[in-house]
Amino acid sequence: MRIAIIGSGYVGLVSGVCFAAKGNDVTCVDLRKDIVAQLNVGVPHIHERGLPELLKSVLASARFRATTDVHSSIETAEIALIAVGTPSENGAIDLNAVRQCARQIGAYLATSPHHLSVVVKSTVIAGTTDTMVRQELEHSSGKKLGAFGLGMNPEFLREGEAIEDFMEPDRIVLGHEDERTLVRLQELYAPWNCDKVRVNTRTAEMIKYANNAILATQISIVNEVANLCAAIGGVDALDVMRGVHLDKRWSPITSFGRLAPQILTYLVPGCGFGGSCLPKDVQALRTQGESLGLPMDMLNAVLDVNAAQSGQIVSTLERKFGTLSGRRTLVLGLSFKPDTDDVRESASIKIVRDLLRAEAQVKCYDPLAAENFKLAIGSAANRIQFSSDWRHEIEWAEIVIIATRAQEYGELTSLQVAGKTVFDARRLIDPAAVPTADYLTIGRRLN
Ligand SMILES: NC(=O)c1ccc[n+]([C@@H]2O[C@H](COP(=O)([O-])OP(=O)(O)OC[C@H]3O[C@@H](n4cnc5c(N)ncnc54)[C@H](O)[C@@H]3O)[C@@H](O)[C@H]2O)c1
Ligand SMILES: O=c1ccn([C@@H]2O[C@H](COP(=O)(O)OP(=O)(O)O[C@H]3O[C@H](CO)[C@@H](O)[C@H](O)[C@H]3O)[C@@H](O)[C@H]2O)c(=O)[nH]1
Repeated sequence: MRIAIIGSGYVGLVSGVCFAAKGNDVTCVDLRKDIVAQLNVGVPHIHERGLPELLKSVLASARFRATTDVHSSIETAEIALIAVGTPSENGAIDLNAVRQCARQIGAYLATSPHHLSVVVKSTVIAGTTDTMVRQELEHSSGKKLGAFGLGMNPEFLREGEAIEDFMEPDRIVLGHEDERTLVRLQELYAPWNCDKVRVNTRTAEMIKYANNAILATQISIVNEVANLCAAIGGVDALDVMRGVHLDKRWSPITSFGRLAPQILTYLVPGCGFGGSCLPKDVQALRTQGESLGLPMDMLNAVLDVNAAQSGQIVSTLERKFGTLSGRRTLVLGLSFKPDTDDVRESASIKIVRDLLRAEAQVKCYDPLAAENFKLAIGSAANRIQFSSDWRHEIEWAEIVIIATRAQEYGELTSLQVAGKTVFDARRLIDPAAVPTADYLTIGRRLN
């Protein structure tokens, strides 16, 4: 099938190369000429495991190309997917990029007889596709729904695991306002063997928000329980979560068996959720609810708990040291999660700012994310040293903070951290492996 994808970021580009790898003919569009030029020579502008190889392979097969021109991309397409950003604006989402895409597609449809299905993949609040997007398309094309198709196909991939998630999703949601679009979406996703949920577009939009809001709620309740465990003493929140995860309702036994509770990867006590999705999406859902006169108490609490959680690190260290002024502190991990260069809403930004406010000396390690981190914290970057070798910096540090679950930090040895304070803000390492260090973490009381 011929498809156009407008917006070539984490979602648009990953979807584009994966659809091409499944045999479709894909044109990815982006406003930014530099991104388009790079993609056409096989160099992705974002970091995702497996993406450079897949991009090169689909370029070589001539099933993938990038352009800045929306019109040429949709001329022969059956589906145009809109995958532009929907950033947060005062708690709501900024729909300008989606609106602009709908107008550009509508302008093309005004003079073309060809039937195109326009499908929103960006995360948009319930009621966006069947009102705003539909109206913009009808207005700028002078045609009614039916002369073109309309759908909403939310994306559930996680950064850092985007290719795997896209290729092996838990489910695919096929939101549609007309039968022809549903048929096209079913054909596009025919090679995927998973549950497919056929619903109207506002249900599709709400499934995406409910999913992220419930994930965020779980993270905040686990962190609140963890803080309580630390305050009570003698109870470790990680052991608590291992016990909780054994409940079949949390970790259903799959055909692969049940995940061993020792290797918990989700709902681990930590320093809070970040990224471009959970914070933005929870805020947008809260704002939508409040605009409809609902109190939205749960989501308010989820955001409040999360906003306070990263503060646990510096407040715990200050309880231990009295003052952090001049203390040599090494922060391991700057992105919002491992294996990505994305620092949007990363807890490390707040942790580093807290450390600088407390006048600690700060060195940071995360070569993949360092450049984006510098941009995110602005002039404060001048007060930090960025290192390309954390093993080398350990000797310098009095305090080591593990801020993401990158597996390499799990290699920290007892010898390296002897006499130092290790704050494991992600419950990555086994304290028994570093008996020579003063081990601090979330969800366990200070000794
Ligand atoms: N990042 C994720 O993990 C993820 C996962 C699921 C859903 N989403 C949602 O998908 C959407 C896209 O997210 P993202 O992370 O890929 O964003 P992104 O910022 O990485 O990429 C968006 C791209 O769209 C381009 N763009 C903006 N306006 C354009 C226009 N009018 N025409 C052409 N290109 C345009 C930008 O230049 C940018 O390259 C958002 O709604 C987001 O909430 C993101
Ligand atoms: O037990 C946990 C799990 C995650 N996190 C944090 O939560 C954030 C988000 O993590 P994750 O959900 O793994 O990454 P994202 O790439 O942001 O993916 C989320 O947001 C995407 C965009 O909407 C969705 O597509 C995904 O399904 C959804 O998981 C990160 O800061 C994590 O460190 C925790 O604090 N504790």
